[in-house]
Amino acid sequence: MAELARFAKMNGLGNAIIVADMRGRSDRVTPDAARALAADQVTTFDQIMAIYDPVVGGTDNYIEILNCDGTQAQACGNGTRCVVQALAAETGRKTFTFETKAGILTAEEHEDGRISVDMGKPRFGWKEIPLAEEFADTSRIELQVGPIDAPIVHSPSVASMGNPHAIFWVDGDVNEYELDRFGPLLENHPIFPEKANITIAQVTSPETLTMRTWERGAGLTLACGSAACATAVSAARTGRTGRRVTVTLPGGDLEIYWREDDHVIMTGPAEWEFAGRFDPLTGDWQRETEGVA
Ligand SMILES: N[C@H](CCC[C@H](N)C(=O)O)C(=O)O
Repeated sequence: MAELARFAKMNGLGNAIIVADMRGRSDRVTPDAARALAADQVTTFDQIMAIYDPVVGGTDNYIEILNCDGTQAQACGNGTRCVVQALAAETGRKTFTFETKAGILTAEEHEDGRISVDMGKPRFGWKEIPLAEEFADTSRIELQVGPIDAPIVHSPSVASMGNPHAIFWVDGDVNEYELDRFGPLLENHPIFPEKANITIAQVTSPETLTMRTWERGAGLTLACGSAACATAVSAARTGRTGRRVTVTLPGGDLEIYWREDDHVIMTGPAEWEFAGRFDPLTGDWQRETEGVA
C-alpha cells in the first residue's frame, strides 16, 4: 500500500467535496479511488479536488477535479472555495493562484470567511462549449424534453465555464421539475459530445435567480458553482438580469458578478467537516479527526 495522502471532507453550499493533498507526491488520485470513496457513506462526495505541486510558474498549485463517477471535470467553483479555505487555514495566506484544466484561476478569502474565485471568462462559441453541430446563437438553442407541442423544458442557453453547461429557463418553481428524470437524458444528449451539466433556472428579479443542477458525472447536487456562473452570464447575456446577481441554489446562495473585463467572480462559503488519510490508488481510508459525518 502506498503512503497515505491527507484529505479533508468539506462542502461548498452542500456540494460535497473531498480536498486531497497530493503535494510532494508523484502518484495521482485514480478513478478507482474516486469511485471507492464515493461509494462509502461517510466519504461520499460530488467532486474530489486533488491538489498537486504547481506545473506552471507563478501558480501555487495544480488542481485536478474528479467527479464521483471517476471522470474528470475542468472546473468546480464550490470545490475551489473549499481548496482556498483549506490552504488559507494551513498557511495563513489569503490569496491563491491555481492552474486547472479550465485555465489559471485566482481566489481570495475575505475577512468574513467567504471566498471569491475568479472563474475566468465564459465562452459561448458552439465549438468551445462544445456542441456537436453549429449554432450561430448559443443563447437559445433548439433542444427540448417532452412532447413536441407541449415541451416540459426547451430552448436552453449554453455556455462553457471551462466545463459545458445548458440552462433551461422556466417560469415556475424549479423544484417542480423532475430534473432527476430528464437530467440524465440531457446530460448524455448527442448534441453535447462531452456531455453537459444541466440546469433549470427561474429569474426572480433583475438581481436574483433560483436554480437546480443535474451535474455531469455526479447527478443532482445541492449546489454547482460553475453552473451558477454559467446561468448568471447567460441571464445577463439574454437581458434577463444585470451583471451582478444573487443565485439561490438548494444548498444556499452565491453572489456572481460578471465583470466588465469579462471575468466571472463567484463568492460564497466553504465548510470543513473532518479529515482523514486515504490511498490514492484504491480509495481505502481512515479517519484522522472527529467531526460531522
Ligand atoms: N460542482 C462543481 C462543478 C462540477 C462539474 C462537473 N460535474 C463537470 O463538469 O463534469 C462546481 O461547483 O462548479
